[in-house]
Amino acid sequence: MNSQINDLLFRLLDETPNAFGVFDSNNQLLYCNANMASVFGLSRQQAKGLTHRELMRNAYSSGLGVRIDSEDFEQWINDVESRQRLDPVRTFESGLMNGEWLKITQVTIDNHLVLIGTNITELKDTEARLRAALEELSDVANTDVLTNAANRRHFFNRAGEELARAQRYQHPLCLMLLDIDYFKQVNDLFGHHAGDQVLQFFARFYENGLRKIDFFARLGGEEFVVLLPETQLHDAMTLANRLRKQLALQSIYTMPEEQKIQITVSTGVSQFEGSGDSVQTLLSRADEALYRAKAHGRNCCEAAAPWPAAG
Ligand SMILES: Nc1nc2c(ncn2[C@@H]2O[C@H](COP(=O)(O)OP(=O)(O)OP(=O)(O)O)[C@@H](O)[C@H]2O)c(=O)[nH]1
Repeated sequence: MNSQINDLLFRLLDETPNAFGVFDSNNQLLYCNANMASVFGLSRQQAKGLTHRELMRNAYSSGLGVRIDSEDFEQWINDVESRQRLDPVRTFESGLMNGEWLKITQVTIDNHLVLIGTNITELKDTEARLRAALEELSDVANTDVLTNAANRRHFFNRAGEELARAQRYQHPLCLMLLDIDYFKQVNDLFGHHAGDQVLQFFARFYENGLRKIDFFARLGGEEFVVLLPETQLHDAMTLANRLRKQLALQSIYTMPEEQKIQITVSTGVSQFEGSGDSVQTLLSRADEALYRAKAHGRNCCEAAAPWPAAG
């Protein structure tokens, strides 16, 4: 009866998709199923009687088995084996050299070490696909569809972070609010499709003219914003004027009509004034300066008054 059950159990272990092995108190392999032997790149007959270390070394030198995070195999195996029997049950995930993943459970019973490896490659692949999809979703949620620039939502998240950093380290931070002049006329004269291409050109033009640490976003319509970390108001104004003048010299040719369009921009610039200032107050001071720029005839830059307003 007992031997019949033993027989059934061994046959069952050979049928299971899991890898299964038993080592004695000297870490010598007493039994393994075919799946466990194949992890080490051996047949069952070849594997039997070898120690855990010999099996691992054999796999390592044939470029098989688990991926190890060390240049020094002997030191790595010493480290692994010193922890192997510390707890009665240990579970961890291991990547294999062939790209597969195993969840390994080590159980110590009566000085014997039982290893059970469950193939979790599909789970890992699904996990990676899910992570990539989430990243893509986050990109979509943060990107303006027309211009590919960061959108309003992304701007507010980033502005909050930059403001906190400026506050904590007492670093300068400026904000540039940009509004294309007479944009309605572009749509009216050349059509909405041409207007869209002008917005795309404008976004590319500013993104190319800024530093890597600056942050450009489309707030909506023909209104854009730039965060300028580590920048004093005077330098932000110099930059704003340089880009404004360069933009006025550009000719935008629409497709497929090849109509030539020229645009100008009005800019309001505010700077972070310390505690009590917020994204909203920075924006509204830049907006007030932008309003003055428009009132002064457009195609110009105005700096916001200090905050709290003097007097
Ligand atoms: N083509 C296109 N037009 C847009 C888009 N979003 C907003 N607009 C247009 O942008 C125009 C903005 O017009 P206004 O707010 O009157 O401003 P403006 O003509 O630029 O005048 P000023 O700002 O005062 O110089 C409107 O005609 C909107 O329809 C867009 O995604 N594509």
